[in-house]
Amino acid sequence: MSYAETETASQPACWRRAADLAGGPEAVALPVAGERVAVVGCGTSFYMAQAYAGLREGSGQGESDAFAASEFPSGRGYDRVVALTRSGTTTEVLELLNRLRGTTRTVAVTADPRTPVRAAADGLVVLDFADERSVVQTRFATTALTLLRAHLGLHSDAVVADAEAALAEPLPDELLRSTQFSFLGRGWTVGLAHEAALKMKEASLSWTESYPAMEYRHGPISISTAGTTTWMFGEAPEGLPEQVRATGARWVNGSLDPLADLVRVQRLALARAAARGLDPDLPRHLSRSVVLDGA
Ligand SMILES: N[C@@H]1[C@@H](O)[C@H](O)[C@@H](COP(=O)(O)O)O[C@@H]1O
Repeated sequence: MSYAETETASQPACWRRAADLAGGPEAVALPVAGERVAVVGCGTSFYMAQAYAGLREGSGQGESDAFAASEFPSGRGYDRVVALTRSGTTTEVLELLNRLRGTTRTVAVTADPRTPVRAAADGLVVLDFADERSVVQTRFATTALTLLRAHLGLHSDAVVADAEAALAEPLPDELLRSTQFSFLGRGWTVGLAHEAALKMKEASLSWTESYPAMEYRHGPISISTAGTTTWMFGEAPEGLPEQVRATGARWVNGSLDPLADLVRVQRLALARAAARGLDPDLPRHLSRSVVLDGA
């Protein structure tokens, strides 16, 4: 079994631990209600940042923006910046945290506190039990999001049960054979849609795209055809399933919690990698974290 498969399968246990931490002293550096917050990361961590910002803003706990760490706008007055970084070594994240020192409170959520992020951030939340051997992130990302979701009071045991169901259910053959995937989300699930698309690319070299669901009708639907799959995270906009099915594409809209639905995509990505003879632990052109020369 690959590391990626083992790590994917361990998510329910990791989510339980993260939810327990959310109310404890480990989480004390996380934002409090009413603060204006920016959430940053790179790659998978950026997409989890988008999901967290969407959840926080949507629940009325304060203005929340998400940025790729390289695109953080200068001159904005945030009360706190939350950085997500599994490795604690990603150059853009460290550069940003160092730049904000002394002007903005920062906190990093990481799997490895022995890395430069410890010195760069004011506060640290350590999820070492969710660290991974894989290049492709699965359980660190979803565990970090579960911690943040629980800290907002938006996690329940039902989410973990849904993840267990997602790990147990058979994967339909049509999904293994699909030629192209479009992942859609609304609000916080837009980040999940982007992460689903990235996972399928990284692990299985599948052709994928992702959009806010209401944007799909504004052009992207033109490539929808028989053999393609459109996968919606969460509640679909009215009329969109019918419109997509009319193109001949397969419409997928699970009934599980959207974060558990992401576990289905992770499994699908690993199964498609296996079917293509790819090793998901050795993805093409990728490294575990990107550390730029001279940084
Ligand atoms: N290939 C990895 C990605 O899988 C990862 O999501 C990203 C962020 O890494 P980290 O969360 O360690 O900052 O770095 C690299 O690009």
